[in-house]
Amino acid sequence: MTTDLATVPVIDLAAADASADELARLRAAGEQLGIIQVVNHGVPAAVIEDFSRAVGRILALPRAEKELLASPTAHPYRGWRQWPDDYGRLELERFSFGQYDDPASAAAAGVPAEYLDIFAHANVWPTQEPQLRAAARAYHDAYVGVARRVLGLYARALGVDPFPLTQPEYTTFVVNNYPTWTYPDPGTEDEKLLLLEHADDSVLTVLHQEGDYAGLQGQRPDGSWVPVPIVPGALQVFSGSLLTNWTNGRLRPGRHRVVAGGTVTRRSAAVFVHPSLGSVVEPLPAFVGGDEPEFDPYDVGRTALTAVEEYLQVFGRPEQVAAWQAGQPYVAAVEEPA
Ligand SMILES: O=C(O)CCC(=O)C(=O)O
Ligand SMILES: [Fe+2]
Repeated sequence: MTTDLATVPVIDLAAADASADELARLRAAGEQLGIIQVVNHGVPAAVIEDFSRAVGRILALPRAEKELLASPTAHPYRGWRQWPDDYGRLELERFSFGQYDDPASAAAAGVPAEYLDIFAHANVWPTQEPQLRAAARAYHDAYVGVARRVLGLYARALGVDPFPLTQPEYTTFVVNNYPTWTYPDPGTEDEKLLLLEHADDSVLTVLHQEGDYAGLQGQRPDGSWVPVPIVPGALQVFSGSLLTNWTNGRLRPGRHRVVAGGTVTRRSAAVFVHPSLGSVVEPLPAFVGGDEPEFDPYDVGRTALTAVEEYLQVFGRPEQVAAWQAGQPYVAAVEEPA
């Protein structure tokens, strides 16, 4: 079966539980695109709305107030951040949450001692929004549930044993807030990218997008781009590079990017789901057969332990690296919008 790649397939999860046709559509989407929208996913609308409202109020604060919500130790994956594009203009704001508030909570959840340092940098919980913490927890947990369910369906669709998604899953969690495009139209989408093309390094990423245009795009096998339109109530599920690794390439990583547009701020909130810290992902026998595996083993905990240093080495600005080394907050300069 091939899917019509004119748009991203919308999969009804309740139907996929019961219908071979829906499962076949899921399999085709996983093999060809690695990006689906899911409906009938069972996440209560209130869980999404409560989190969206609380985080939306934070992102709507004046910039000077948001600057106080940056990680006090310049951790790139905690609290509020912003960064400029090549012209110094605001490209993206992010609010990121660590999975656990501190090493003790991680230990209590079953994280092995050698990985507790990953949680040594505190989350930022804004006092302006006391509901945010509980709302983020409920949102996160619901999306991990969706990831488990979709992963189970992919295994069924392929006729293999359940994937070894060991628990507690290691997750990362970010909210992306994209500015509207207020500059002259450059004529091509390639010059209006707010998030460059990439695949996530998760098994699956589950997200929810809000806005009034199809800013998110997925890449077809021929390299062209297919829009991921706003479908009310739908969640988006990307296959990450770890699912591709497990399946030795059978399931594609969903490559995606975000193009500017719209008349209101576009927002997405994504939970990236990995197997537990301590697990190693490598091609599973069911997908390798007698061949050589095509992917190297991926150590989830090692990668997480070194993620910040690796990130800063590639993307860090000198002042940002200095702030991180000094354990001080960092806020990237952007030009104030006209
Ligand atoms: O904003 C989106 O829809 C995609 C976000 C994304 O790709 C990411 O945070 O990795
Ligand atoms: Fe992504």
